[in-house]
Amino acid sequence: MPGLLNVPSTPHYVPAPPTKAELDYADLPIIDLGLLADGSPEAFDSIAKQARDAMTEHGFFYVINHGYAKEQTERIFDIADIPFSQVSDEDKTNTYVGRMKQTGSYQGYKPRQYWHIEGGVRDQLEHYNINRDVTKKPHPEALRPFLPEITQFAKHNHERVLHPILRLLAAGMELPQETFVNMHGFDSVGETYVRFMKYYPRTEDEEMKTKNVWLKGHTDFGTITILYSQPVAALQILTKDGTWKWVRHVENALVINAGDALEFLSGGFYRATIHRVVQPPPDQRAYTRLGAFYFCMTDDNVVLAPLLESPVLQKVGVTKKFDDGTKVPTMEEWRKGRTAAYGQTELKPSVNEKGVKVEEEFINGVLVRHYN
Ligand SMILES: O=C(O)CCC(=O)C(=O)O
Ligand SMILES: [Fe+2]
Repeated sequence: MPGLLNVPSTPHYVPAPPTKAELDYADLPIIDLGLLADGSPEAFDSIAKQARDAMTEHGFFYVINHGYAKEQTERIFDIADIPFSQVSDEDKTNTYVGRMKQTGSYQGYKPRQYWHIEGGVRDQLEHYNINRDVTKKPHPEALRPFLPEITQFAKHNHERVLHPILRLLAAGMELPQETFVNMHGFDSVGETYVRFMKYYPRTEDEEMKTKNVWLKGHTDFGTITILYSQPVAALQILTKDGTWKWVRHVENALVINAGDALEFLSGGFYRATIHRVVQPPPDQRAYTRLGAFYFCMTDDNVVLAPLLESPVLQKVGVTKKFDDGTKVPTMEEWRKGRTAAYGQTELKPSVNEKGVKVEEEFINGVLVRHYN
């Protein structure tokens, strides 16, 4: 691999070719982080405005020029496939399985078929989750030679992607630039983690019973999710007008979205947008779909209350998430509640304000909805 000397070898993961299908794509803004490189305050202000508008309007945007060349990103996908293609089922479902329900923490495997989707059908996707401090848990033997690169990947995401975005988003609320950065220490106690994820094609029967939904509509529970764009079209976002739109693959771009914790801290100013994963278009249906992510959360002890000192919030007002009298959860309480419950609890059917069918559960006194 050019530019990557002295790294252990592993088979190259060849993803599906991009789809030729004409899909109803969301029109998401592109933020060029490379423009921040010269440190000019004018450039910063103009990009901060773009990021603010993107996050308030869509809750999703692309990032380009994030500091990883195409070969580096491809190498991450090669590594991402190792936990799925080079580890035994026994190790996946036993030795290195994640204890999400018991611990409320994503570390280790989420085995295939762990979640109930619909009509008795279970999921066909597996993930392997790695805390940014890779020493927290033992890892399957096949992955061990690659841990230094995974650490580098986590650090890169944290310092070169997450922190710059958090500075832009703080500026968008007219808060001191380091406000959110100070809540996201790389070395603090917290859960921010790397996820590798692989989806497998499903049977016709499974597709029919779930109406082609592979992963139900949800919000992410952290602050920011960083998704490495990959070619298999399947991710959709629920737009403000209530329609699902596809997320287009942009080569070597990142797809960034806000989660619950950022929505809470920003008093609803930044939106945790609902998204889901559905069956890919016909020309990509025979392929697996491999993903690489960095799920970001604040440090565990941060209370997820709106930052009322923001002059912007004082102008636009706060969308209340927690009833008066309800204790506002910390990041640790919120992530544990959501992680333990996800795909495991009995959900109650309901309809939302727009008459759309949803399923509901309460976590820490807050209504969480799942969309199909
Ligand atoms: O696979 C994807 O594109 C999105 C997955 C996702 O939304 C999640 O893991 O929270
Ligand atoms: Fe998600």
